[in-house]
Amino acid sequence: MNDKEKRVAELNKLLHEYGHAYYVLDKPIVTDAEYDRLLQELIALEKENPEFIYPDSPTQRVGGKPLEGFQKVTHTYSMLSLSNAFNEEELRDFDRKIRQAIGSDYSYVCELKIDGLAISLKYENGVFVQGATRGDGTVGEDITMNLKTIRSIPLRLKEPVTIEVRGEAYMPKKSFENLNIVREENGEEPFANPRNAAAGSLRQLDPKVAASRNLSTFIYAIGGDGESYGIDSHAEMLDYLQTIGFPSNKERQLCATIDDVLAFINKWTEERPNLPYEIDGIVVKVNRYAHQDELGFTAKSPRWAIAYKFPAEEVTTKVLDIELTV
Ligand SMILES: CC(C)(CNC(=O)c1ccc(Oc2ccccc2)cc1)c1ccc2c(N)nc(N)nc2n1
Repeated sequence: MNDKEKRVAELNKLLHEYGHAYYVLDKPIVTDAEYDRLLQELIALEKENPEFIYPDSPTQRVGGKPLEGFQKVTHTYSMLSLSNAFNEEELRDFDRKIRQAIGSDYSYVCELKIDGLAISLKYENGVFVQGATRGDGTVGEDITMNLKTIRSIPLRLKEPVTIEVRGEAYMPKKSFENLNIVREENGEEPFANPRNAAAGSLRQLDPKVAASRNLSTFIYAIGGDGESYGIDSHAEMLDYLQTIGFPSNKERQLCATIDDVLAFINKWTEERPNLPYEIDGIVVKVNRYAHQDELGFTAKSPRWAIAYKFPAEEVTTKVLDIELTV
């Protein structure tokens, strides 16, 4: 390897590490200025020597020309949906059914339900090769070009594994507010909520637009069963996904009983306004895969998971109160 090639390899390694620390772990190692200086150096070296461009170089995140349209993608494993619970009684029913089926020696994992767009990411030998929307659960749209622009999506994993993962793409609240200020200044229709803004951004045919929207992701499942990775619980799976380079939401918690689940839900019902992103509920999953296998699936969703949904925004009742007090 000549000196230039060595420097390109070194810059790829450094920028991958710095990018992961900043966008995935939310723990920057270098200043933005230092990161940009190194990125500009790599862009210049790649321009002089295109043969040195790595497919997963950070300079390759914002792809080429706009697409004509999106291709269809059939998911290797269908992206299942979650059944819903709207109150404590329905959650206790869910718990009762599980206890009847598998006895009482089980625990739950509770996760925040991010209010974004469900996505599926495919990696071959550790390299990001395809990303798609959920679609109808079986067939989605190929939005690889747009997903590559999301800095929290690793272009190369820390292990050369072939894996398909599921997660949520979302727009942080701050980015949503800033985007709508700009849209209103430009006389454009503001987005109604961050979820619509994220969906609208990922439906763009020009990746440069998606790249400008400051989207992020949390990964919460693998496609298919986890046993094939020698992992026997959902909590361990989330830790594994994190170690190989995926962003995993840190607010997850192991809950031994449904009362602990209810306490977690109460905590996040209070804390929700202070989160930097929107959530529309709490996902509750039986933790051990052996138990998940015993419980199985209905036609469209697992029997071992449920989404507790927060009540719809109370803004309507506030209006009602004002009318009533007049
Ligand atoms: C539980 C699951 C439905 C994902 N799981 C799957 O899609 C899935 C897919 C094949 C599986 O196993 C199979 C293996 C072989 C054949 C069929 C299924 C298991 C789970 C789900 C759905 C939405 C979620 C959400 N919005 N937020 C969080 N935090 N978690 C979520 N989890």
